[in-house]
Amino acid sequence: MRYDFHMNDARTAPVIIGIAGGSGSGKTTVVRRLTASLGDAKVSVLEHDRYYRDRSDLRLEERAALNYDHPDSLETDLLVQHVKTLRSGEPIQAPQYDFARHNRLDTFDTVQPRTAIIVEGILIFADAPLRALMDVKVFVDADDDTRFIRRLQRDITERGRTVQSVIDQYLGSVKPMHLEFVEPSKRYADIIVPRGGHNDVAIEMLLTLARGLVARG
Ligand SMILES: Nc1ncnc2c1ncn2[C@@H]1O[C@H](COP(=O)(O)OP(=O)(O)O)[C@@H](O)[C@H]1O
Ligand SMILES: Nc1ccn([C@@H]2O[C@H](COP(=O)(O)O)[C@@H](O)[C@H]2O)c(=O)n1
Repeated sequence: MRYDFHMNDARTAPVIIGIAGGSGSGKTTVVRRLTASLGDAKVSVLEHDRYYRDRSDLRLEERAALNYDHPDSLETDLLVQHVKTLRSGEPIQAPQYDFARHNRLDTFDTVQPRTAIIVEGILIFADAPLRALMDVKVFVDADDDTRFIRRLQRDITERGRTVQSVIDQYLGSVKPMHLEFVEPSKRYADIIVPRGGHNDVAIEMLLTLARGLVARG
């Protein structure tokens, strides 16, 4: 089978795979399965979450009250530049982000250029220049109540939140921004994975596609 997308047959550049979907939809789970299937040595992952803007100008309480689900909360230009750098075969210094403090850390992770570059995040299809870099666009879908329950559990155990703060943030910004920006961006997907990260049939098809693309790299 031949996959054309918008790339050249004589590909030397890495294949760039975008994994989008609402918060708690199962994106990280899909990325883990892709990485396990292709092999760590062949895959670099860039999370859009790393690129939340540095807001050291604000106090912690002020930062906690910001809307983190609007595209302007992220430094997407820098992510675009980093994807281009990786595509050209050079490593990048990816920012690290602290969800408990709502701010960038002073430290970075070196990300190496590899055969496949996975870009993951809720808003990666909402940005045209970023979208244009992707060879394959996957949207991981899940019911809103399922996503909310997963987020509640995760934000309390991993991101230092209270039940009330998760509810307030969900109703105040996560849900309205999801409806305004994330859900409409699904139209750009090449593949939609229903029922989140544990949909074995859909994920197996995605893994077969990805292995084929990487083998040609
Ligand atoms: N289909 C599923 N059924 C049950 N739990 C799931 C499913 N997909 C993901 N999860 C769990 O839900 C949580 C959120 O998934 P994750 O992949 O981190 O979402 P995202 O990266 O989109 O926010 C994780 O604890 C994960 O193990
Ligand atoms: N300081 C921050 C920054 C982001 N968030 C939330 O993270 C969500 C995206 O991450 P997923 O792993 O869930 O895709 C997004 O919905 C932001 O609300 C935050 O809570 N605090």
